[in-house]
Amino acid sequence: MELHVENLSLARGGVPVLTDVSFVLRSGQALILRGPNGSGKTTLLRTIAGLQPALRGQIIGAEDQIGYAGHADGLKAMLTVAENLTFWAEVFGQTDITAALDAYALHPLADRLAGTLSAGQKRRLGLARLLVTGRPLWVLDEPTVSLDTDAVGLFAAAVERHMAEGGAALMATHIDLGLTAADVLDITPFRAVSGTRAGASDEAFL
Ligand SMILES: Nc1ncnc2c1ncn2[C@@H]1O[C@H](COP(=O)(O)OP(=O)(O)OP(=O)(O)O)[C@@H](O)[C@H]1O
Repeated sequence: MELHVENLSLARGGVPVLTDVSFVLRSGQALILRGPNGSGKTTLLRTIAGLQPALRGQIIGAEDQIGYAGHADGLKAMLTVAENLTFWAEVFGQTDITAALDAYALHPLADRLAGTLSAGQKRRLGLARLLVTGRPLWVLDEPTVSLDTDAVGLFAAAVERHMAEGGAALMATHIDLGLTAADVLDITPFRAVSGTRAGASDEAFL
């Protein structure tokens, strides 16, 4: 697995956000995006995950490689925890959900409807979903939001295992996860100068 981001320029709501971002992410590596609120971390992750187009530049090596976990949990409220994982496993041609349940201590919640989980429990399930995708490149936007200290530890351990197995992770996070092979990319120098023009929203519902 090797992701090449080359001279990527991005906009949100029609307003330029980042200009000429370049980096390479390889198997066994984690790259943590840093930058102030509104600097473009989510926009960059969404673009790499294929959720929005870039203005310019290239993304090489992302196709069929990415498991994405964004701000929205994307869970099916009327399915149980186990059913949610099974559903996603089938979508990605996998069968075993045991490792995902193990990694996020979800066995006691396996038969609970996802819609009845707490925010942190939903987040654990959302992150566990990555493990049933079989995808090598995890793209994660603020993955630790709502997680307690123990769950942050479970997440960090899951990322470490994923990297040890040849996976990679690209994530925006404000907290230090203590990962052994993590690099940091500060996106501040790539911020576009867009003046004061108000942009339109690019979402149907805000
Ligand atoms: N749906 C949207 N429509 C229009 N503009 C948006 C939308 N979402 C974000 N923006 C704007 O795009 C710019 C980049 O936002 P983005 O969410 O990528 O930043 P971020 O670095 O992830 O911020 P944070 O640390 O607060 O999560 C900001 O100026 C933001 O106000």
